[in-house]
Amino acid sequence: MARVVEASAVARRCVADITAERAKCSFPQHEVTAVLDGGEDKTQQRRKIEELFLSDPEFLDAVRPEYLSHEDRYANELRKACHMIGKFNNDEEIQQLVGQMEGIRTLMGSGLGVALTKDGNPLALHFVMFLPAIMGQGTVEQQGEWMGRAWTGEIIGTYAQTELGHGTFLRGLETTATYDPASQEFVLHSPTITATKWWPGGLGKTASHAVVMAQLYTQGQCHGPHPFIVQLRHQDTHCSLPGESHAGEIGPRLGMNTNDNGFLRFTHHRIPRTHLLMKHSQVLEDGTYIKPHNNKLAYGTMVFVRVAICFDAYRQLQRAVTIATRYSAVRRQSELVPGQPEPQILEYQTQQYKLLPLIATVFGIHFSARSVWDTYNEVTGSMQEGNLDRLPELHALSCGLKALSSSDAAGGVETCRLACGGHGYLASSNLPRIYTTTTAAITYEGENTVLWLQVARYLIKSYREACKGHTLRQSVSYLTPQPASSSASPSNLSNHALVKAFRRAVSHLVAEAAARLQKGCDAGMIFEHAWNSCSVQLARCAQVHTRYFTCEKFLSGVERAEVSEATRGVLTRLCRLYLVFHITNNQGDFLRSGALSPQDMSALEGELAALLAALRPDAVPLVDAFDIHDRILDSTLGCWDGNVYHRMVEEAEKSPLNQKDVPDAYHKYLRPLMKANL
Ligand SMILES: CC(C)(COP(=O)(O)OP(=O)(O)OC[C@H]1O[C@@H](n2cnc3c(N)ncnc32)[C@H](O)[C@@H]1OP(=O)(O)O)[C@@H](O)C(=O)NCCC(=O)NCCSC(=O)CCCC(=O)O
Ligand SMILES: Cc1cc2nc3c(=O)[nH]c(=O)nc-3n(C[C@H](O)[C@H](O)[C@H](O)COP(=O)(O)OP(=O)(O)OC[C@H]3O[C@@H](n4cnc5c(N)ncnc54)[C@H](O)[C@@H]3O)c2cc1C
Repeated sequence: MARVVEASAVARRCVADITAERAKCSFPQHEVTAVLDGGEDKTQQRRKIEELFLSDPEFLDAVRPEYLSHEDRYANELRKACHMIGKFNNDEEIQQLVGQMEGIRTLMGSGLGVALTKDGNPLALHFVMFLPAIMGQGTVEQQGEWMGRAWTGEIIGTYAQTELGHGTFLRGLETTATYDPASQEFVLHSPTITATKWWPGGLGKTASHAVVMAQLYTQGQCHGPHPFIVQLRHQDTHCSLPGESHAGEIGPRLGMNTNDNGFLRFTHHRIPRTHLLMKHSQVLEDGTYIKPHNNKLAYGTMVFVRVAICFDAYRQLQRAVTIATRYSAVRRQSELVPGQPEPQILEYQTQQYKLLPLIATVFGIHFSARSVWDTYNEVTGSMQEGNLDRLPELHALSCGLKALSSSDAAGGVETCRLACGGHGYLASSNLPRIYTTTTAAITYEGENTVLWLQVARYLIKSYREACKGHTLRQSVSYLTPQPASSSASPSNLSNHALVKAFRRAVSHLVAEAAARLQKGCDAGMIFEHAWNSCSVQLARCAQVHTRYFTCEKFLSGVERAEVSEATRGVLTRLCRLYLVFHITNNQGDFLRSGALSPQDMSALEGELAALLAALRPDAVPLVDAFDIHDRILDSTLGCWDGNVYHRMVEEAEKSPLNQKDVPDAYHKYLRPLMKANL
């Protein structure tokens, strides 16, 4: 009885701590929620959808996935994923709310979708890549043939590109698709062990079909990687098609273990000619190859997914920083002043420095991802009319923001875990799962270093064009060499002056890298070796350029937001923190370029401390404004009511090991050891 009384006193204290935080809020929270959702109507719509799904008992888990076997975990997530699609297909209210076709994909990738299928969704690749690949790479007739069946779930697909031997280097793929004009078929073949497709999500046991990227051979010539639709499993029995293709799962991974990432090998597997997705390039019946307008159009599906990943990164970071911030308001530890009560750990400036810049990062990614998404729509719109001019810019932007958002989010989630001390290491905090999901995005869809180097390639090319007097695209127009008079230090440190300082720092870095590259070439190195010898510096140019892009979008997003002055106030403080945090962390770039002086740096460091103190009272209100349902957070540490310790104990009691006082393993192993000498 005494224990219960004491426990409820602890609960009351936790709840009181978090309630007191909410009283400090300086802004109308619904406005921030609406900014992030894209409007108050969108907030209402999202909440309604969440309610419809979360109130459905089918989405409840009988036990934590961690306690299930590998196979049962897969079955459990597949059950929920299929129920999700079934619910969408059969419920008109949900269809209207979620929006037609486009909606289910958004739903699966949303915070809700991620929370319903906890450890990876076996159907994710079907929606995230298989359907977009058919839409982006198929002719109208091909879309007619495959899309309807794919939307209803009659066929389930994946995107099989990566092989055991090659993921990054697409031109190195070994799977061949050789056209046979006699039968009007392509023959798919995996000539070596390293040609085995390896990694595609859902390929192991779920997918009946795949878009397979293979080297297209016709009339004795190789035309590079192209997408083909391949049936992998029998339409009625779901059995592998005997002999010609062999698929399976690749085994346990760091996370996302219910995505059944798979392998696939072909032995002279024949598919009809019309299964080559022919929107951009065609093979005629006699084997004649018709070239695309741009030979990188076959990579289009990846451009779309890279943009989508920025939104995933944003949602995962939002969840993690909500958990860590709420926990930091409830957790009390150590003494700030000897003899005084233990403070909330959020009182420590170092803790604020861990969390507040991450709250700001959520907004930074939000505004820049929205901007890249708009560019994606504009560029793909003009591509429909045959204008490919802006494709390189879109490629560079999508690579840069995918790399920046995934590395910021993964680093941020890890910081959140550390900010929760030991308890952040518990599965029930949900931080380990959020981390393993988020860090995967650094690797998939283009490994980040490789993507940074693609951005650098665009920067150097643009810089060289600017030096020749050519006009540059908007996102890199600042690389145009400026007259010496415009290079004085800023007269003030306004937000706009800091963004300008970023521009100058990147221009300087790019000019230096370009000069070093040229020096290598002048010394007789072939361009590629000179490039490799500068690539650490080149990757750095890409990172700082993309950071500049996020700073600019953050600032313009805050300035343009239709909100009250109180909301603009807190958003401006966050934007300021974002700028000051990144500048003070990368002082060398700003000092070397003369964009800022050592005195400016001292002033900004002083301001950093003041910003942390100014934002501290709004920390919990800000994460509350992310408006994430407790079931979507799925964390003992991050729950809305702050009742942390009770939930942790309750979760621990559920461990299968706690169902018996003495486990069977004691009798089998421990007892013989302990009694050996008796
Ligand atoms: C690194 C590159 C880009 C290199 O390609 P390359 O053919 O060797 O090109 P290069 O000779 O270096 O020339 C580069 C040139 O190609 C252009 N380019 C490259 N990619 C694109 C594109 N997507 N759109 C438009 N243009 C593109 C670049 O702008 C360069 O143009 P330039 O020569 O400078 O004019 C490519 O190999 C690549 O994209 N690799 C990454 C592989 C990847 O992303 N795989 C994803 C597999 S699917 C997956 O992971 C799904 C996970 C999803 C989930 O689980 O949710
Ligand atoms: C969880 C998960 C899900 C995935 N899902 C899919 C899927 O559905 N479909 C699919 O087709 N694939 C999928 N993949 C594969 C993924 O796209 C590749 O793993 C990724 O593109 C990286 O390629 P890689 O594994 O060959 O790495 P590598 O290229 O071998 O990278 C290893 C190291 O080499 C470096 N490196 C390589 N090339 C260069 C270069 N040119 N310059 C400088 N450094 C370089 C990299 O930076 C890295 O440090 C998935 C992967 C994961 C982890």
